[in-house]
Order: sequence, then C-alpha cells, then structure tokens
Amino acid sequence: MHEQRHSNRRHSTSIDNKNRKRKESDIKINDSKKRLSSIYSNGKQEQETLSYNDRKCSKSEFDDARLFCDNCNKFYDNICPYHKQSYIPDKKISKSSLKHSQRICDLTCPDGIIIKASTISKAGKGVFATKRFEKNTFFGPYTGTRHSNFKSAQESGYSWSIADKNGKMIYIVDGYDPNNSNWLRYINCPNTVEQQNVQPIQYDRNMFYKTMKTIHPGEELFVYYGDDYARFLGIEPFSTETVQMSIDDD
Ligand SMILES: C[S@@+](CC[C@H](N)C(=O)[O-])C[C@H]1O[C@@H](n2cnc3c(N)ncnc32)[C@H](O)[C@@H]1O
Repeated sequence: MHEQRHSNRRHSTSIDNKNRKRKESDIKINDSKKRLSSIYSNGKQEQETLSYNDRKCSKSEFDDARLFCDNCNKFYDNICPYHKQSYIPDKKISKSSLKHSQRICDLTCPDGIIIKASTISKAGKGVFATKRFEKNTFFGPYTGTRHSNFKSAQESGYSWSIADKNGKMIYIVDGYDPNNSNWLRYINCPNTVEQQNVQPIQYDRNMFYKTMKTIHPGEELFVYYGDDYARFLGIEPFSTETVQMSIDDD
C-alpha cells in the first residue's frame, strides 16, 4: 500500500527550519489543489482542453499524477471524462483573525462538515456531514507537518506516508499539531468494512480523501487507516485494497 497510517509521536526541529519547511510545503500543496480544482471545478472545459489517457494502469505502473475512476475501473491522466466527480477544498481562514483559543484545524471545515464527538465510544472527536455528499467527492489535501521521521510518525496517530511509485516513502504528513493541520485529521477509522465511506487517495504527492458512497446528512465519515493501525486500535483488519493503486485489477 502507498498509504500507511502510523501510530504515535512528533519530531523536533528548530523554529526557523520548521517555518521554512512549512512555507515550502504550503507552496506544494497549493499546486496540487490548483491542479485538482482546475480539473474538477472546471471539468467540462478541461475535458476538452486536456488530453486524457484511458490506458489501464497496472500496479507496477502506479503514478500518483493519475486518477482512478471506480466506475470505469481505469486510471486517467486527468478527470474521468464519463463520470461526475467533484472537489471540495477546505474553508479559507485568515490566520490574523484567529481568536486566542481557536485551533486552525477546527476552522477549516467546508460547508456541510462539522466536528463533534464520534459515534465510536472512546474515539474522541469525529467528522459528520450536515448535508449530502455524492460518491466521488474529493476533500483535502490532508495537511500537517512534513518530515521523514518514521518513529515520530508512528507515535503521532495522525500521519500518512506519501510514497513514490515503487512504494518508497518520500515523506510523512503528520496532522498531530492542531495549528498546522486541517479537519481531515478528525476522521476516525471504521470498525467494520460497512462503516467505511471515505478512501485515501494519493494524488500529486498529497493525500486527498474521496467519498466511496453517497454520504447523507448526520452520517459520520470514516477512512480506513490500514491493517497495522487497525490492529493497533483493536479492530479486526479488513483491508479492502481501496487505495488508488490497487483498484486496477481486471
Ligand atoms: C486521526 S485521529 C482521529 C481523530 C480523533 N478521534 C480526535 O479526536 O482527534 C486517530 C485517533 O482517533 C482514535 N480513533 C480513530 N478511530 C478509532 C476507532 N475506530 N476506535 C477507537 N479509537 C479510534 C484513536 O485514538 C486514534 O489514534
């Protein structure tokens, strides 16, 4: 799997180093968002102007610059030209207007998303829909501190690893810090395969979340963290190979 949820802890670097890295990663995230939103928000026009490739991709050819369409069961260089997909970016916030007690991640929820106590006992907070979201709606990207300290990622409980096409980790994105992360950090792991309604998609070196089915008002969002972390939470692993790279079998 390209995506792996790690259990536990943060790393430490100097403040300057941290700020510089944060700026660099902000630029990269913005590029990916622009790509995804230009593809999705302007889909019709893009379909005419961008060339897309409907060649089916094998696992070894996995390349996160392409997007998988569940309906066609194929990868495309850009948006699937046949099936509707949409992208909902985070709510924009002005850091200067933040009140003392506010945490940045809590303010990034887009319309139709709220954070409150999870339906899973002792799981803390979770994310709920207050309006309907269609299948194939993208959210994100997942934001956080970027580093490559596997051990600290393991201890954080809020980390995804971003991998190259050979499965080698490029970096970890760690949403542990509530002031350097977004609302996606609150999405819990489902206890059963039926509960799962969101899947992680690595696209353009960022982690996005995509709805796997229609989500109705009142429903909690759940993304499977992977077998290892499921075990850590005491959940019977049920890897359904839902990640982008692995839905390409005949
Ligand atoms: C990425 S955070 C999710 C947000 C977290 N609930 C919170 O309030 O900040 C992952 C942590 O949430 C809790 N969690 C997520 N899914 C869970 C589940 N199915 N059962 C128990 N705890 C869960 C665990 O403490 C886990 O380390």
